[in-house]
Amino acid sequence: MFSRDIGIDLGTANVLIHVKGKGIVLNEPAVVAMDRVTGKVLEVGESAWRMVGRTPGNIEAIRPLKDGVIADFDITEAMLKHFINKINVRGFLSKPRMLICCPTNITMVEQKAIKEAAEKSGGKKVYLEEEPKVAAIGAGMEIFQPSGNMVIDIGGGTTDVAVLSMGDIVTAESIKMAGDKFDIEIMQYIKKQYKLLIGERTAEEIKKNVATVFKGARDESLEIRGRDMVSGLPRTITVYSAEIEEALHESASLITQAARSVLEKTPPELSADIIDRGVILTGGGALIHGIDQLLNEELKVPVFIAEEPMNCVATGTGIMLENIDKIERKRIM
Ligand SMILES: Nc1ncnc2c1ncn2[C@@H]1O[C@H](COP(=O)(O)OP(=O)(O)OP(=O)(O)O)[C@@H](O)[C@H]1O
Repeated sequence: MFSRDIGIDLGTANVLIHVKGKGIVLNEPAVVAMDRVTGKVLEVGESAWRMVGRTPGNIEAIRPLKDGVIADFDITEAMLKHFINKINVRGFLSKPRMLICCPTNITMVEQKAIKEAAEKSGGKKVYLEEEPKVAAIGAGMEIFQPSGNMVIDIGGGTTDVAVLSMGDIVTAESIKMAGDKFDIEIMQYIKKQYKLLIGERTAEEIKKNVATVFKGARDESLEIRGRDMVSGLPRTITVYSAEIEEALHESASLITQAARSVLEKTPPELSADIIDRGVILTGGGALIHGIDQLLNEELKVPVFIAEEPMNCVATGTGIMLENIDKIERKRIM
């Protein structure tokens, strides 16, 4: 029995695993629940995510990746091992080759840390690929042609903006501002405005169901519960789209600024292609309401959200795995 090659979208918010020939077989939150005293890993993924904000004193729910890079090496390794064991692809004869996606501007030390964690988790050979490139491939863009393609991958921890041509990145920028920062902005706004403390899960619920980043584009409301900062008691309030749009305004404009600065550095011929083809948005953060309208208004180019934006990177690793032997030969040469 031979093992299969696997592609991993090692994200700040979610980990997705694509097995060659099978498709996406795992999609779980990048969360680990640990016993603070013994340091033992108690739960990983979905079950650990359910504990976020609800753990007793001795249990801690940790996200081992922060801003798209490994914040805690040992916990990342434990998490990867758990997921790889769960999908059961290790054959009797050989370990799987792994293709892992990472943000564009991580340091050599960070790259080494990711590679080591994957090798210790059972990878025979580990390849790293830049996230926006794989996201573009997963979104169906023809990046191997001599023409300009622009992708904006908005994840949990990082937003990667890239212009690609002939299979490579021409200009790119990666900022540590993405979906999770929106949650933090919402928590801070509710705290300041209503003197109410809410958890990150509630903030995410507001982001998904009420928020917009384009003024006047959404008109929803939601009843939420939290702890009153003055009385210390539980309290219910109603939040509205318009106020959340204001709270997210600055963070959203950081994304448009990054996109603008990449466009400004793009050679004119490729810019012309982007006007024709438009910009593709990938990653879970692309699902925030109004982001396509905002970018369209700011960049003056057509903007499209990819189909199943959260799966683009994992799908892209699948497409790249089909060519992994070619990549291997090229690297040896
Ligand atoms: N419907 C939605 N509306 C707004 N945001 C959403 C929605 N669904 C998911 N998200 C956000 O998408 C983010 C996760 O996206 P994704 O899984 O692509 O990130 P990641 O790959 O783990 O992160 P990174 O690329 O930064 O490492 C989270 O912040 C999540 O709250």
